[in-house]
Amino acid sequence: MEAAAGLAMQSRAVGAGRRSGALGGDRPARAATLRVGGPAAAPALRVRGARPVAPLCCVQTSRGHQSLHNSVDEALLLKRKAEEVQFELNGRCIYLVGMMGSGKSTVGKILAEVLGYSYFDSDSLVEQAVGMPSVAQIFKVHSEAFFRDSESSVLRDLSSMHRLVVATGGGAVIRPVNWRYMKKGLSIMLDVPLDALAKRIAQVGTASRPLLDQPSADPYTAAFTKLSLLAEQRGDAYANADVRVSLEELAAKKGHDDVSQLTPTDIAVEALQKIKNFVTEHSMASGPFDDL
Ligand SMILES: Nc1ncnc2c1ncn2[C@@H]1O[C@H](COP(=O)(O)OP(=O)(O)O)[C@@H](O)[C@H]1O
Ligand SMILES: O=C(O)C1=C[C@@H](OP(=O)(O)O)[C@@H](O)[C@H](O)C1
Ligand SMILES: [Mg+2]
Repeated sequence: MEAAAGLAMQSRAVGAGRRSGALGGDRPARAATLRVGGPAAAPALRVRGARPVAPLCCVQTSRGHQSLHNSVDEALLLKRKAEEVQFELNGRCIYLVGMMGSGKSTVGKILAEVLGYSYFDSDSLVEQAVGMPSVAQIFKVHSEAFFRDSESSVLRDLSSMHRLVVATGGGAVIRPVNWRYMKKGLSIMLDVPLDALAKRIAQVGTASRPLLDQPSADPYTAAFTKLSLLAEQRGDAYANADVRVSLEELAAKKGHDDVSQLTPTDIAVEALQKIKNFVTEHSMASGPFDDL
């Protein structure tokens, strides 16, 4: 296989024993060591790819919550949805796509945890492959094109694996070749209204997102303007995703006035439901993933 030479993964149990966290799961937590071949200009590095996913109850959100779940009920619903979809998924990878700030990394960690998958953030893998501490620095020292080459290499390498949740960078969708890699798994687009994205970005700052990092007295408006432009340019590319999770539709369904009332867990539950619908419709359990 094309990527095999540059990549070796070993999953292993994290810590001394089995985890029994908020979800009451009784299965080993997984982590992975991944060897990712960088782009031509960057040497392949031995990297620690999958960060052990923190127990769900301890992940901090931008709203300062120590817990991602509003309640035990929410955590149980998440666990049930994951159980419903696990068989049909048949080990196929999940790729999260969507605009910057749409919650790919946040929701991706939850999905990995609850499905017993390893979690990867493609931005982090690019940083490790290139040997630089941030995407912002890669853009500055090299270029966006260099970053995109490395991003494609990372996605190519990941695409030969199974049982991964991959949070992609918001621009990964623009290269058709990346879709060739992501179509080996199942892709989910997190569709978040631009004003909610701009609010999140203004809250956390733009230092880690070079495409949005411009001095401005009004960070919200600056982010909103740039995000609007990118959304227009990328709309068709995001539409390639197998499944779309619309926060507006989900908020309406749950009787919320605003998408900001949705927790990352609400979104993960909806993503699992949509995955279930998709794999059921496409009969994937007995389809092209029998090779697993
Ligand atoms: N459902 C949510 N509600 C509020 N804030 C969120 C939600 N999901 C993510 N965030 C926050 O928004 C910011 C961007 O999220 P992140 O997961 O990094 O997005 P992405 O990886 O898509 O760029 C982070 O500060 C995160 O804590
Ligand atoms: O939309 C984009 O082009 C980018 C999104 C970023 O990832 P997040 O979507 O995780 O912020 C990161 O890959 C880079 O700054 C470029
Ligand atoms: Mg991210």
